[in-house]
Amino acid sequence: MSVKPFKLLNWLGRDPHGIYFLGPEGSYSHEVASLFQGRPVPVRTITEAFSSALKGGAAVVPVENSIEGPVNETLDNLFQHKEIYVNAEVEKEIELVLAVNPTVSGISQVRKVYSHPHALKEAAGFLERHGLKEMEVVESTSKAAQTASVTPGAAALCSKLAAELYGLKVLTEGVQDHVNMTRFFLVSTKPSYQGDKTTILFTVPHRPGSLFTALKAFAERDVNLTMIYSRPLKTSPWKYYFYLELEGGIQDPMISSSIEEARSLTSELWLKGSYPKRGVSNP
Ligand SMILES: O=C(O)C(=O)C[C@]1(C(=O)O)C=C[C@@H](O)C=C1
Repeated sequence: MSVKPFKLLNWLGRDPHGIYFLGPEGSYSHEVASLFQGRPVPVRTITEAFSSALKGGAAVVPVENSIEGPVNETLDNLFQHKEIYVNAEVEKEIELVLAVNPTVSGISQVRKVYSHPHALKEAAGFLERHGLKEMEVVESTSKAAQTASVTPGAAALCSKLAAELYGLKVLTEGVQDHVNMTRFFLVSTKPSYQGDKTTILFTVPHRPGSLFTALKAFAERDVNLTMIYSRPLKTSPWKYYFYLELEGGIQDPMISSSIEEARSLTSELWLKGSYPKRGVSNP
């Protein structure tokens, strides 16, 4: 049996619900879910991964890509489900391949390319250079591989692993336009307060300087912010919540005091947890 790098989260291995991931088998989310102790369980969407984890177990979800930016569905689910916390972060190198249905013998014969919207953006330059204009968005890169395997003339942008799993022929490896990294979270209903990074969500009053005032709590203590995004509240037009990640864990008094001060300066603030950060590259 292979050694699981996150075996310290050993409650996962005993949880009968398993670890939900964006399926089918062979997605990048699946590769990350396999790093944890516990049984990986495929679901159709990121939102379904969250709603499954609400009932027990955990979910592995993509949160940000270095080329395409944040995964809005993940940020919005973290905001919607206040009882879901971040337990771990995994940064993974994403190596995309162009893999084809066995009926295709060369790139000029490809009629349509299937993939996840993020992956299509991550290899946009490659697709353009090869005149691959016909594209179809599907739920994940592994779904793309599965679809291409039963569609003559089709190709998928997916991992080498997914190409093998669904019997596709790899035409070109490393088709991403730049160094391509995606960060994933392991989330569950179990709060976690130890680690190298912390995620918070907050809203601020709609008046000049309110975001600036909230962020001063971090600047004054030299706390390094690593990601900040605003997303629509949806329930109220042109109002937003802020998603923020910072370096350091809540076990550090400097971090906890900056968050407590920010709490007093915002309308509402939710601590989504402190968690360990880990990097993995392709085998
Ligand atoms: O489709 C997959 O394989 C996923 O795990 C999703 C996802 C993403 O949402 O960013 C993960 C990594 C890649 O960046 C492309 C797609």
